[in-house]
Amino acid sequence: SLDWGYTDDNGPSTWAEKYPLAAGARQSPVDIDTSKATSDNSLVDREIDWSYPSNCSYRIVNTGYGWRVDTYGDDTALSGGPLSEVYKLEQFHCHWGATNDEGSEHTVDGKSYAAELHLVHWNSEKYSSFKEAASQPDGLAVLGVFMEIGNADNAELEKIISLIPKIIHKGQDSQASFDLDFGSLLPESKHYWTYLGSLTTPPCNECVIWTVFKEPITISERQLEVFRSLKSVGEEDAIEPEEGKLVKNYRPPLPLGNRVLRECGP
Ligand SMILES: C[C@@H](CNC(=O)c1ccc(S(N)(=O)=O)cc1)Cn1ccc2ccccc21
Ligand SMILES: [Zn+2]
Repeated sequence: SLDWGYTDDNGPSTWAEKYPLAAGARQSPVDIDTSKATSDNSLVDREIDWSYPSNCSYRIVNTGYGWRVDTYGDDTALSGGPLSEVYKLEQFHCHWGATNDEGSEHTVDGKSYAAELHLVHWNSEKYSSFKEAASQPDGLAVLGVFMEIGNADNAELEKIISLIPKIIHKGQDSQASFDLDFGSLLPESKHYWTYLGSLTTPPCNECVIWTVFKEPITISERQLEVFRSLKSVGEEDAIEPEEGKLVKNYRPPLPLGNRVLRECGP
């Protein structure tokens, strides 16, 4: 069985037993208590700037914890906002729940969204690899985008969803360089919250500068059901057809503690 996951016997409440960082004071996700967010002028008009060529996605893989699209970071760039250096896109992935009233990792005044997209970047100005950056306090920058249920399919997400039937089992991957317009995976408004946090999965390294956009994007119920059809076990694990389905893969919020939560944008 998996040494960590999202079931009762290996889920978030058990992670600290094997991954002590999970019990740290700078963990993610958090509940974004909008009354605590400070809009001090430290970020005034320091908008987040991103640049992703549409052909940077080259592979989608079933990690056993969800799907992940691996990207060529060379021509990508994330800067501005809370970031002091330029970060490169390493991968993006998603978290969701068993029902539509849960699924996001961050929450806003206690409200969960149906899913949350994470675009994972690393500080290639200061560090020489993603792995090195993932053990540094300013090593990674993750953009969080809330996803709410809409009537229409999200056309850009459909390019990813159409590949999921090829990676149903853990470890399967599909080398597909698909053209993605990242503009449609990010909200129109650049209004965001930012705080210092961690990876939301083991080893839960406290290496992430988080930027969570306020405005959600939409995904259809059908598209979300496709996410839930992924399996956390390999093809060789002979189990019942309904078993091992990844119906949820989100970590509930951890205390913000004495961390500063900053807000920026119109
Ligand atoms: C980064 C880990 C692998 N995990 C991730 O890359 C990752 C990225 C983003 C998120 S999220 N959901 O927060 O956006 C979660 C996990 C590798 N790794 C494993 C052991 C280990 C030890 C030191 C450094 C790296 C290490
Ligand atoms: Zn994530």
